[in-house]
Order: sequence, then structure tokens, then C-alpha cells
Amino acid sequence: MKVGVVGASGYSGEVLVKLLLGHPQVELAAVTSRSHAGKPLGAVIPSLRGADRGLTFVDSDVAALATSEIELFFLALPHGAAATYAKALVPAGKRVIDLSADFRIADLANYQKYYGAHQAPELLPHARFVLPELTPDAWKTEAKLVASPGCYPTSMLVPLAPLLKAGVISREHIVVNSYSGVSGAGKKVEEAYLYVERAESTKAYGLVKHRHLAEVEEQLALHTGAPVILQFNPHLAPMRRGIATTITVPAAAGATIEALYAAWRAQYAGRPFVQLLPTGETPDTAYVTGTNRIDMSAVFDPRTKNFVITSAEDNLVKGASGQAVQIMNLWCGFDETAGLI
Ligand SMILES: NC(=O)C1=CN([C@@H]2O[C@H](COP(=O)(O)OP(=O)(O)OC[C@H]3O[C@@H](n4cnc5c(N)ncnc54)[C@H](OP(=O)(O)O)[C@@H]3O)[C@@H](O)[C@H]2O)C=CC1
Ligand SMILES: CC(=O)N[C@@H](CCC(=O)OP(=O)(O)O)C(=O)O
Repeated sequence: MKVGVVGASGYSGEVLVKLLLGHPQVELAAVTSRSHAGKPLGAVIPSLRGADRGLTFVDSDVAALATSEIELFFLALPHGAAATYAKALVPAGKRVIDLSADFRIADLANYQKYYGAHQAPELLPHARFVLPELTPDAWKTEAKLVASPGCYPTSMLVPLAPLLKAGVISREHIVVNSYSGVSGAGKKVEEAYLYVERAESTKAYGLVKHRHLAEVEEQLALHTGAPVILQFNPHLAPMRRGIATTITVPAAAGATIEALYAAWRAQYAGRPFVQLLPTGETPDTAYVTGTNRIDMSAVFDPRTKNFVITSAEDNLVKGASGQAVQIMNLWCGFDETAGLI
């Protein structure tokens, strides 16, 4: 099957390209970028020098992509831009997996509250938000367009959704602190992301209403049947990639750590990309970088009666491109783990 990456010169695009070049069932047939059109892939992504299969960047010309032989496109574009591509590709019969936020939020008013005007609201009924370990299978036949979850949302939804559903944690007073590598901000030249600003320094940002709350709260309400409100505190950490998330939440009356792990095991038994670490052992971004895994664990604090839950993932793999490949695998009937570790 021929696939293409639109926006292949960005951070998530680069990781997608590498995963797809190593995928046993697909042929990477197009890599696009407006600013690098005409350049060999290995000249723009130096880690692929000599290994770029002769691919050359083409312009991100949506009309040409819509009439190409390519069956499935990954959109690794900023939100807003992604919708304008989907608007032409989906009616042309292409499958689209969008890494941006444009189709993650089913409720248009909720999208507009955080992102402003939507460029293709007519596609929303055909789009499905898919977090493979949580989303019921119906999406595989219903979707024309799949929204891959955000990086921070993956790090919270995977731990929280089964626990809220099982009633082992409180629905209130959920506090989430996340620490992201700087690649999470995309490949942009801004003072805030310069080496001198970010090296050996950590700071909170995006308080108190980060845009990812839109999809996290919508998904938690969907999975658990009632509204959930989170306090979300994102931080920029001095690392290239990775997200470490710590969630503090009151335990439900009588809930034990064993009940918490039982709820996780019930949801994730047999899922290759969710690893449960024993209570007392905490996940580390160093051990998930380059993998499609999310590692997580929890501990009960008898003093405060809180559970403290921690997760770690690579923002560019399970938080973006690896998860998008996992979605393609499930959508196209390939092995879920094809091309992924
Ligand atoms: N970085 C991360 O950790 C994560 C990112 N995402 C999402 O994935 C998407 C891509 O993110 P990321 O890789 O970080 O972004 P980057 O800024 O690193 O890359 C963006 C890519 O899109 C292209 N592009 C930029 N503007 C436009 C436009 N208006 N029209 C067409 N192409 C454009 C750029 O190439 P050129 O300008 O040459 O065309 C580049 O290839 C975003 O929606 C982001 O929110 C999701 C999860 C995690
Ligand atoms: C560190 C950093 O700046 N992170 C980005 C989120 C990462 C991202 O790309 O957002 P999506 O997952 O929605 O695509 C931010 O806070 O806006």
C-alpha cells in the first residue's frame, strides 16, 4: 500500500518517515514540504543520508496529492493547515490520519473555544478520535479520517480513563503535572525554545487552560459518562523528547492500590504498548524514547489518601507518529505492532 507524509520535514514528520521506511507492509511514496521541495530526503533529514531510498521532497500541493495513487496520507501539519488538506484528500477517497488537533474534538463549539475557526467542519461527522487502547473498535469501519491524539492527552488518558470508569478514583480534584521535551513545540525558531533559554532550566507554561484540556475532558466525559474537570500544569523540560506526567488524585472511598491495578489490567491486558510497572517503581522517559510504549505506575499515599500516578512516553512516538502508525496498522488490518517497537 502506498502512503504519504504531508509535512515530512517537521519533528513528527521525520519520525513518521523513519517508521514508514521500516514498515513491512507499506511503501512510502511521497514526502512533502513547502520549503524543501526538490531536495533529497537525506539532505533534509541527515540521519537518513544514504538510506533515503532515493526519495525527494515534493511540494505540499494538495491538488496533486489528491489525484495521486497514494491511498493513505499522514498529516503532520500545524492545526488549521491540516484541515485544509483533509478537506481535499477525504472527498478524493484517500484515508487520512491527522496528527494535528483539527479533528480530535467532536464538539465544534469546544474546538472553537480553544482553537478558533474550524477550516473543515463538514468533515467532523466522518472523523474519529482514536486512542487505540481505549477507543471501541467501531471506528475502523466508521472513520474516513482519523485524529491521532495529542502527546499530553495520551499521557493522561491512558492512565485515567479506566480508573474513572471503574470508580477507583475521585472525579474531582485531579491534578496533572506534565514535563515535555522541547520537540513538543515543533521545529520553530522562537526565543523561548533557544538552547540558552531551555538548557538546564524547567518552567511551567500554558496555565491554566492549555488547549489539550479540550480533547482530554471531552474524551474522559465520553468514556465515563459524566463531565470531568482537570487541573493541568504543563512544563517545558530540558530534554529533546519525552513526556513525564504525574497525576495526583484522591482515592475513591475504600479503593485500594490492588483495585487500581486490576482496573488497568482489565483494560490493557495483552496490549503491546502499555506497560504497567509495579507500585513504587516510577517510569522514566529515558526508557521509552524511540519506542511506542507508555509506561505507568501508581502508589497510594496513606497520609493524604491520594493515588499518585505516573506515566512516561516519547512525545514523538506514542505521543504522535508511532501512535499514528499503530492506528494505520489497525485500520488497514496489519499487525498492530508492524514497524513499531
Ligand atoms: N511535536 C510533537 O511532539 C507533537 C506534534 N503533534 C502535532 O503534529 C503536527 C506537526 O507537529 P510538529 O512535527 O511538531 O511540527 P513542525 O513545526 O516540526 O513541522 C510542521 C511541518 O508542517 C509543514 N508546514 C508548516 N506550516 C504549513 C502550512 N501552513 N501548510 C503546509 N505545510 C506546513 C512544515 O514544512 P514546510 O513549512 O516546509 O511546508 C513541516 O514539515 C502538529 O499539528 C502538532 O500539533 C502531535 C503530537 C506531538
Ligand atoms: C512543549 C510544547 O510546546 N508542547 C505543545 C504541545 C505538543 C503538540 O504538538 O500538541 P498536539 O499534541 O496537540 O499536536 C504545546 O504545549 O502546545
